[in-house]
Amino acid sequence: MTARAESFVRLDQVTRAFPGGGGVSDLSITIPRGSFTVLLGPSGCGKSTTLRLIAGLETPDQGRIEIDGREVTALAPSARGLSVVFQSYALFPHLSVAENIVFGLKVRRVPKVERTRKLKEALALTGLEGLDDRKPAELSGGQRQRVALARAIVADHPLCLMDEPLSNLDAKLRHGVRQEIRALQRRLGMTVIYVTHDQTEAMGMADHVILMRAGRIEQQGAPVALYEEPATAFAASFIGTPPMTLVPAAAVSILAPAGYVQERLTAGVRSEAVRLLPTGVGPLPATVVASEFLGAETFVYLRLAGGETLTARIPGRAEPVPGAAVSVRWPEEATHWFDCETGRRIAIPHMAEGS
Ligand SMILES: Nc1ncnc2c1ncn2[C@@H]1O[C@H](COP(=O)(O)OP(=O)(O)OP(=O)(O)O)[C@@H](O)[C@H]1O
Repeated sequence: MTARAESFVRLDQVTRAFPGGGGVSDLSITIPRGSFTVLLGPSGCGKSTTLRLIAGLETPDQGRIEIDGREVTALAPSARGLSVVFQSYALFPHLSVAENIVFGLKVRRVPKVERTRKLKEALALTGLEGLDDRKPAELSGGQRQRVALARAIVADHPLCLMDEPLSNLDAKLRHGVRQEIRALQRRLGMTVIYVTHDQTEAMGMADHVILMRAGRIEQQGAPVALYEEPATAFAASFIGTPPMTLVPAAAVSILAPAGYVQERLTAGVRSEAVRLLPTGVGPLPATVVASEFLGAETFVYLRLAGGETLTARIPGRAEPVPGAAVSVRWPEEATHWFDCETGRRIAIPHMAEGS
């Protein structure tokens, strides 16, 4: 691995506004060659618009887009050297698996011998051998998705854009196909830009996550950076299962830092940092609302004295009774602080041990 990966896709201050509102504003993104980048965010935040701008299916009002060192801002999609995998798969129902996969190659007049070789390779890579004569209607959702992937693979483009490619699959299948896509991307050295609103998918697949909100970038970085150091309260509450608990600083005033106006702070804590203790032992009294046993761990839903809710994630089994009085504690350094108004993270130096 090189210390500094080469930039492959670059968006420089790209804006696309739609007449009825929406779109994206002032996006600056650098995507390294061979990386797996996920565009993540809630519905309507501009993920698909960003992907469509890179694909050339939308034109920016302002800004510049580069792929592989070449400006493509005004180029047609076909001239950008990329493939796109959509949520709908976009397969031709009357064509067989094999015909669907090589359709683009035929249009480009790639010779038959070459087409056959690439088809064989793509069928093997996607585990579709033996299904080449079937029609899309005779395949499962997961298999259809693999045909769409195989079609992207035979195109041999170094950049592949994927828009919610797994959203039509059930949870179990999604997990398997997720791993397959990632393994394939690594093996082929492709640069992938992948859109999802599912933060688990993003965290599990991405080298780099771009979290979007209302047409802008909220935070970008490695999954671990977004998890451990969310830049805003929004990022904190969007990422993690369960997401970070956020409460007004006054609810945990015993932990609040000196020298700050408490009313202006929001406190956040990840559920795995919360320790559940007998009543009176921890600094914060709480009541058990419910618990959820998940096998390896138990989520315990709690209510603090002021009515705020908090989740504790306890390894293995925990059997607190709903309604039971308990107390909670978490390490001082596990508290994240955010400005109430701007939502931005505030770096607060930790107090010395024991003070
Ligand atoms: N062609 C269009 N014309 C008008 N408005 C549009 C158009 N495309 C997108 N928008 C608006 O721009 C905003 C962003 O849409 P976009 O599809 O990029 O969001 P998204 O994050 O991909 O959402 P989802 O996860 O629901 O697909 C939305 O408010 C949407 O209504």
